[in-house]
Amino acid sequence: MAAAPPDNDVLWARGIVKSHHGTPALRGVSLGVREGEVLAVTGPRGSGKSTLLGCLSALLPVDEGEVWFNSAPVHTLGRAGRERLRRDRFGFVGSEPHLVPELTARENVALPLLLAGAGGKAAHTAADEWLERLDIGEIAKVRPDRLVQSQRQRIAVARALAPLPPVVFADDPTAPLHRETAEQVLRILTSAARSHQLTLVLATHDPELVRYADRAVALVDGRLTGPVTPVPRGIAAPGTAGAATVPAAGR
Ligand SMILES: Nc1ncnc2c1ncn2[C@@H]1O[C@H](COP(=O)(O)OP(=O)(O)OP(=O)(O)O)[C@@H](O)[C@H]1O
Repeated sequence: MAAAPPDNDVLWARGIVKSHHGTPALRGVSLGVREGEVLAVTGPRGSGKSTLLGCLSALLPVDEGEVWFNSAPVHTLGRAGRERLRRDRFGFVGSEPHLVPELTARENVALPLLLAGAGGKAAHTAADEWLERLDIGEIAKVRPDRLVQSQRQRIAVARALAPLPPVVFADDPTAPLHRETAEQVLRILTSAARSHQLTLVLATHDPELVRYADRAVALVDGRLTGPVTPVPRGIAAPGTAGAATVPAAGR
């Protein structure tokens, strides 16, 4: 009989195979993501990180294999079911912020809360709090085209976290940022996820950023290669005390 997903895995995947128009991107990936952990998925460009996040987050249907969220199957859902799951349960940060240009920073962050049914005052108050937490409270009334990339990316992080989704997927969220800003954004993203007990799945091609995660796995040519040891640097990232010995990736 097929194995059931472990209770403490918020996401669980077995044997995912996925191609894009005949190009294999994932060649049999099995992975569990524990509730409340920050999991880094690392690997070189083209190794399948975005595709894996897409399959885990119900953006992409798998060709073969299984994906489960909170012990419910995702791989059997149709397009509408996957869209509902993404809208109601998952948050996303990409490498480009994709903000609504006509809206201010505050309105961009409030938008998902309003769409989820929050009242205007509550949504805007929450948006202001998240912008403060991300150290950009002063630009709440400014539109994205007047802001620099790092400010826009912080707005995108605030927008993803504000509805407090159980799982946040971040696909190379620091790719367009300079090193120092990248580290700041990642520090804020991971510490906000930890303080609200959100699960964070973070794809990054930068092995140095793996030290912000509780656990890391590596993809090469669409296959998990096993645990990753974070590159040591002078400063320890918050909450990564045990990260030097990351547990095994696949199960
Ligand atoms: N929409 C697509 N159409 C065709 N091939 C694709 C598509 N998306 C991804 N691929 C291919 O699938 C493979 C995995 O790509 P993917 O984007 O998942 O890797 P990645 O590790 O996220 O790369 P990057 O770090 O550059 O974003 C690559 O060979 C890529 O060229």
